[in-house]
Amino acid sequence: MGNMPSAVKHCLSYQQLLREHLWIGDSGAGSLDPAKVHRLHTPWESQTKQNDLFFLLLYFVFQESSQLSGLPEYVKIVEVGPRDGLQNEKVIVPTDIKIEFINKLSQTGLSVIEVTSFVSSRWVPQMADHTEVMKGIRQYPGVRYPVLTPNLQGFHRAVAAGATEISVFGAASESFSKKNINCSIKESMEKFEEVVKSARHMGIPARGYVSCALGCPYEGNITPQKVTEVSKRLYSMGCYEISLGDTIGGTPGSMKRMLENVMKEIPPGALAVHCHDTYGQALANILTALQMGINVVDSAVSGLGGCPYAKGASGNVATEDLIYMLNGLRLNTGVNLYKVMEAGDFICKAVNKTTNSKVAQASFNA
Ligand SMILES: CC(C)(COP(=O)([O-])OP(=O)([O-])OC[C@H]1O[C@@H](n2cnc3c(N)ncnc32)[C@H](O)[C@@H]1OP(=O)([O-])[O-])[C@@H](O)C(=O)NCCC(=O)NCCSC(=O)C[C@@](C)(O)CC(=O)[O-]
Repeated sequence: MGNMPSAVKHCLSYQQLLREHLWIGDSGAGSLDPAKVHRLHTPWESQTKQNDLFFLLLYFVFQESSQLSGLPEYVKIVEVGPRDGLQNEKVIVPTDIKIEFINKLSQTGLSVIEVTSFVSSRWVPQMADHTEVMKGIRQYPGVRYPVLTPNLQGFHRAVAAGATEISVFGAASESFSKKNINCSIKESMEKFEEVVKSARHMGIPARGYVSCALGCPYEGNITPQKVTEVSKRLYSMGCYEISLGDTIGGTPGSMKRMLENVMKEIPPGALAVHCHDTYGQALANILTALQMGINVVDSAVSGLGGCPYAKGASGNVATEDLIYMLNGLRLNTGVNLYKVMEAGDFICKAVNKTTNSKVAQASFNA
């Protein structure tokens, strides 16, 4: 609590902090539904507590707006829960559950939901129902539904299933590339060239991932120069956005060094960050990226996920925790936190898991 003014200190407790922060985001589409929040939180009873809360709010608004600079006004969240979140689940999630999950997410205000992968079912059995999922979801106006396509075979299947946006996924680590997609970085780029060329020909936007941007589970350190080289190649072939994946182990320091290097070649407006939370650094890494001009962030509801070929990597940053932080910073996302928590609750119950989102845990247990 460091340099907190004493006028504020006296009213601050852990519970108050949690409650106060949820309310900070109470503006427009990015806010919680107050009626429903009351179901989650005991209302403040005394006028004194309301006054305390008011000063606490003022304090945090002042703190956050005065101490952080360079932040964007709007942050686009790319929800990867149905794909990255579920791909590592050992028990196959029924297709109708996946479809209902995606339909729920579509009603939260999210503008991008990555729905599935057109990869080999021998490699990732959980994604074997990609065609049924793609065909089964209700596509809401204003929401985009990209899918992963590692090669032309996957691309053609995706298009046949109705996909209108795709992503290719490379890595800055040779070992990871071989483990994940069974080819070297160079070979992968050749395959991606074909995919992106075909996509562009058909007017289908292509996104590019670079895994291991802050380290590799097999090789350890990965240089920022290598990340830049791979990112530049994907960007030059026509990927409109490069999502830099902290597959495992990054920190704000390594995020800063990596981004400084990549931004020499690619404008921040064409970059996104994709942070797993294995070492509890995801939000700090994301905040660092936002301060450096990035305004697209990938996340997975309930903090689900992990790559089957990234040994030891845990889930993505939880969408709920990300929105909570962005609301607190007064950055607009257009996403309703409460509805995201509901979608998270739905999928956690369906896969019999406890949420990894600290915000959902705090809210539902309060
Ligand atoms: C890329 C392949 C297919 C290469 O796999 P391969 O075995 O090298 O492929 P191949 O070209 O030699 O073909 C072998 C067989 O696979 C089939 N095949 C070939 N391509 C496809 C396809 N697209 N869909 C379905 N089947 C396919 C092909 O038809 C053939 O079938 P067979 O004749 O033996 O019956 C395989 O390695 C694979 O599917 N890998 C996917 C791995 C994966 O999905 N990983 C998780 C996503 S990446 C991630 O999570 C990281 C990220 C993006 O989130 C960022 C981060 O966090 O770092």
